Amino acid sequence: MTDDQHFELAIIGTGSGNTILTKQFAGKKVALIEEGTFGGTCINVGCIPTKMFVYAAEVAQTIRHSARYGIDSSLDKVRWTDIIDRVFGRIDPISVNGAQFRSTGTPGTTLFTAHARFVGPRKLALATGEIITADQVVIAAGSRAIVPPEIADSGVPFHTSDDIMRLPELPERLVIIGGGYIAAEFAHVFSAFGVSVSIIARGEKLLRHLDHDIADRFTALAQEKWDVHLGNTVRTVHKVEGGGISVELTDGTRVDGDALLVAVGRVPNGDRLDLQATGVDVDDAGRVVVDEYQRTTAKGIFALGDVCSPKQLKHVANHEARVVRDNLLRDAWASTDGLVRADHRFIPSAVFTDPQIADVGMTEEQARDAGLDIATYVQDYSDVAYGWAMEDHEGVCKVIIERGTGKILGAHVMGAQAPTVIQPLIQAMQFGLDARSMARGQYWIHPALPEVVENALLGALKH
Ligand SMILES: Cc1cc2nc3c(=O)[nH]c(=O)nc-3n(C[C@H](O)[C@H](O)[C@H](O)COP(=O)(O)OP(=O)(O)OC[C@H]3O[C@@H](n4cnc5c(N)ncnc54)[C@H](O)[C@@H]3O)c2cc1C
Ligand SMILES: NC(=O)c1ccc[n+]([C@@H]2O[C@H](COP(=O)([O-])OP(=O)(O)OC[C@H]3O[C@@H](n4cnc5c(N)ncnc54)[C@H](O)[C@@H]3O)[C@@H](O)[C@H]2O)c1
Repeated sequence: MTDDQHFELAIIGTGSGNTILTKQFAGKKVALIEEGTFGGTCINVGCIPTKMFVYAAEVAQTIRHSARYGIDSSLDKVRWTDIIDRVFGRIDPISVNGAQFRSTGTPGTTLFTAHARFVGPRKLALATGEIITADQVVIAAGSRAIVPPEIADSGVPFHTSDDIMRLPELPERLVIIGGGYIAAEFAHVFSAFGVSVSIIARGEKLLRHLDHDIADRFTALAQEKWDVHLGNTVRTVHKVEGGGISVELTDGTRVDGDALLVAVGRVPNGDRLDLQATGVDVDDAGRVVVDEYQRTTAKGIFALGDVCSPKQLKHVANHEARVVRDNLLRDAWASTDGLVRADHRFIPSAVFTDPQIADVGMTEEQARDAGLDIATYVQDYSDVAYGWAMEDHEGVCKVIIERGTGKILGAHVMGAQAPTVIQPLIQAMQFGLDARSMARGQYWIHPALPEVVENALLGALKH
């Protein structure tokens, strides 16, 4: 039996949770608790390594497509293990150094390496047997990959985004279950490296959370290069004698491969925290319920990131961490005066697939469902000068504006550098710049790619 240890602040999770501990917390007695790899999802198994693989994939694709610019080249070899070493040779030390810094470099902070769960109001039991109490607690416990029981219980080896990037060798054929972000990004990466990719998705299109124009076009492009099975899911999975796996779909189709990636969404980790012991409510989707100040339903307990957010994105978790950091320094349950509000109005996202995709604001359907009088315009990359330079025949920028006011309601870009191209539209929406002011109130560098945005806005204004 150990004595309870008391802290001013306890943080569960070292992803975005770790970023709370800036110098304003120097000298405070803080417990930082992590059951997995220090640094959480983004740095270790999420955004950062995936985009390092995506960049390598784009280099491979540039070589493959060079002939269209009059340059002949051939892709000699993809050195998979060297790619892994480049990525994780840079990333793994960041986690190790981060853990060491929190263990020894920040006086007042104690790093606990253990699973935590609540056993009372702001009282945590660690898997090590230690008991921690705290004046304030932050739940920053993230989410984990969902593995449907028909796969988990099949005895067939499978991968999730947690381990697919460290496969010992490239498979010849990869079967991906799911049709969302992770499926689209890894389909791009592996196919660019020469792997034959099959995708099995439940919906009638890929990336169906997107505006229909983008999802339809992306699905059509994906069908040209990958073996795509839509409106279907897994009935059974089994090992094939001599190696490999075979997936039988609900319509009887059989899809064979050498490796299986499961990418059917991520579930918030609140279900592993015994939240009822501390009075923190979760909603029907398993997300910790928070208000606009990131306060949970239990006094003194905040939450941030994937554990509570419908948008499981790192920039959202980072924003919420900044809100929590400020509100922790106030008496947040005494009065809301002076508390910082989270701003979830214009959350952009990007899928780093081929072509890249980025979006912000409403889809056309959402704007119509909201009864808004709208004008939309789809501007092809191929009709602006930089699109000619790139020989682009796929890229589009779609904008949705409100007639009369010119308010920009939504923007959807698919094509080269989409996450960069969309950024001025995010800024315009955030700061209330209307379409006409944005299009004509500034210079657009000629002949740069953002002219696709300028022309999309002008097109929508004419409709
Ligand atoms: C493959 C992949 C690619 C992605 N790419 C992007 C991208 O390009 N852009 C983007 O914006 N987002 C991306 N995301 C999403 C992004 O990674 C997450 O939204 C973000 O990292 C969530 O941060 P978090 O702090 O909420 O959780 P995490 O970073 O997951 O941190 C939670 C931590 O809590 C720990 N923990 C959980 N429960 C307990 C417990 N009971 N006790 C102790 N410790 C616990 C976990 O081990 C984990 O380390 C990607 C995700 C994946 C999986
Ligand atoms: N670039 C980025 O920002 C990025 C990249 C990767 C992941 N993420 C985050 O991680 C989250 C999880 O990614 P994800 O791709 O796992 O989830 P997702 O929610 O994006 O997509 C899941 C997909 O799987 C399908 N599906 C669900 N159950 C299925 C089943 N049994 N059989 C076949 N298909 C099924 C769904 O219809 C959906 O298309 C994303 O929602 C996103 O928030 C972000």
